[in-house]
This record gives sequence, C-alpha cells and structure tokens, in this order.
Amino acid sequence: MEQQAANGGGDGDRELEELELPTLDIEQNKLTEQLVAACRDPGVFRLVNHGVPGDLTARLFRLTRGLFELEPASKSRLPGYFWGTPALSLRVKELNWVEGLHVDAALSSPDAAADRDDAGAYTAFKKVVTEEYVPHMARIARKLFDALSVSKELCLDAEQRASYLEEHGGTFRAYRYPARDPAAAVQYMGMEPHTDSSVLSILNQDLVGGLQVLRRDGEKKETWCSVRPVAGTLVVNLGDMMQAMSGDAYRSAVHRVVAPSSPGTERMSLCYFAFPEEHAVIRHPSGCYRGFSYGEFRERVQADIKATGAKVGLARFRVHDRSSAPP
Ligand SMILES: O=C(O)CCC(=O)C(=O)O
Ligand SMILES: [Fe+2]
Repeated sequence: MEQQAANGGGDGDRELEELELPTLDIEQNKLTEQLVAACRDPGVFRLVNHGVPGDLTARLFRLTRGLFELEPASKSRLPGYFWGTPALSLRVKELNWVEGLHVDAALSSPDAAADRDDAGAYTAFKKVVTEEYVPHMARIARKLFDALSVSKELCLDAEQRASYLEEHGGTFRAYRYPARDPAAAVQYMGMEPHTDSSVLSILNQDLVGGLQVLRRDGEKKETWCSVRPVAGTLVVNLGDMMQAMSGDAYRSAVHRVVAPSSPGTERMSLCYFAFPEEHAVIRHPSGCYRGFSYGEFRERVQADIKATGAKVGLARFRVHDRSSAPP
C-alpha cells in the first residue's frame, strides 16, 4: 500500500485528485442496481435524500463541539472519551491525531459516570445520539442492506437478511481532528489507513475535508484520493463484513483521515458503524472465506493488534487453496 506522509494532504487534501463518488438517492426505484455498481467500485458512495434533518445534524455537531471544548481533565472523564487511540480497528503503534466520543448504541452506559459539572451537557448529547441520530442511521443502514441483499452478489435468505445486520446495535463515534502543529517533529495522521470491520459505515463530515480513500486502478496501482465534503450529504463506506458476505464482489474501502494543518482549523465528523449479529455465521457460496461470526472476527482483530500492533482482518479467514485444504 502506498504510504503518504501525514502532512502530504495540505489542509485536508489540496494536492490530491478528488474521488468522484457515485451519488445515490435512497428513495429512488433503482436503488439496488445503483448500489451494486457503487459497491463493486469504489466501495464508497454519497447519499442524498436520506431523511436526516439538517437541524438534527447541526444540533449534534454543536453538542459534540461543546463537549470537546471542555477542559482536558473534564472531558477525559466523559464516558467513551478517547484521545489519540485507535478507532475500531487501527494500528496501535502510531498515535492518531484525533479525539473522540464512543457511544455503543446497543448498551445504555450509566450517565452518572460523567463528571458532575458536565453531566447535563453529556446527557443532552447522549440523548440526541441514541434517541434521534442513531435511529436514522439504523434506518438508512437497513434500507441499504435490504436493497443489496436481493442482489446476486449477496443473495441472502430471510434469516441471513435479519441476522447479517443487527437491528438495534451499531456504534456511534463523534470525532474532532485538531489542527496539527506544522513545527512539531512528528506529524501524526488524523487517522491511519484502515478498513472498517463493519458491514457498512455512515459518515457525516463537516466541510473542512481530510477524508481520503485508496483507489485501486487495476491490480498494481493504488492512489490516495480525497473525498470532498458536500453539505447535506452522507458518505457510506463498506466494511470487512460486507466484503465477506459478498465473497469479495464488494470491497471494504481502505481510507484514512488527514488532520488539518492550518492553525485554528479543526475537522469534525459523526460516524455510525453497522454490524452483523454477534453469533451469525457469515458464509458465501464462493467459499473464499471459511464461515465465521463477527464475534470471532472481532476477537481475532483484537488478538492481532495486541500481538503485533496491527489488524490483519479478513486475510485470517480466507481459504487460500481449497483443493489442497484438509477435508
Ligand atoms: O472521521 C471520519 O470521517 C472517518 C473516521 C473513520 O474512518 C473511522 O472511524 O473508522
Ligand atoms: Fe474508518
């Protein structure tokens, strides 16, 4: 994989070619057809007419910003707060130039864990995330997944359609990427190159820019391209579970975030990750992966990160040469 210095992207990505994302209206009649094309290549697309009210997004960005603006000692006590640690599945050797708030939509973490002075602000944030924003994300994920599930690449039966996308799960993360210090000796990436472990991820970025996708041009050539922020749209990228479910017909997109370099600029994003049910065994008729559950995949990823500092991911489950495999 081509590696580019973290500071190669200017403010976001001035020097990079832009990736022209397919733009999909989720209420259109030919959704399956257009989704299949977008999932085959480039595995990332833009959504319009998605039904998430603009004022809800604006309110959630405001509430999130309020929490990130707290004193470091206060915000570090917020439930799910982290600084510089990996996202869902990243190398842990390098610091990421990002802080975040992680909310597990399936669990209701006790808000009492928030610092007493900031409990009101955190409770308001969490309420908007769990009661308003995440239900929209779960609705969109289900709609996209159902449209894809009838494609010949997935061809799921009713049970798989239900269990390959957990109805009430999902993880929400709000991120803030502060400006990097151009004079610092080490220039950290906002978020290092990775694939998501999800079925699909729905990103709502502000207008600063910095999200980049690795475009594959044929077998050998790979180029980092920028994903231009467009107001009112969402960006969806496929994750490893979708790649496995489709027997590699769809690819989980390698992506990264370059933190801004202009002093005083910061980037924020609201991200939702949809997963399969923990124990549902994922199989595809092609047999290119052995059957495995998301629970097993996650444990394997965590074990690899612990042992080597890096995610191995789907390669751990790939069946290389079935003709010589033991019976
Ligand atoms: O901040 C973003 O837009 C992307 C974050 C991301 O890729 C992740 O959390 O996996
Ligand atoms: Fe990601």
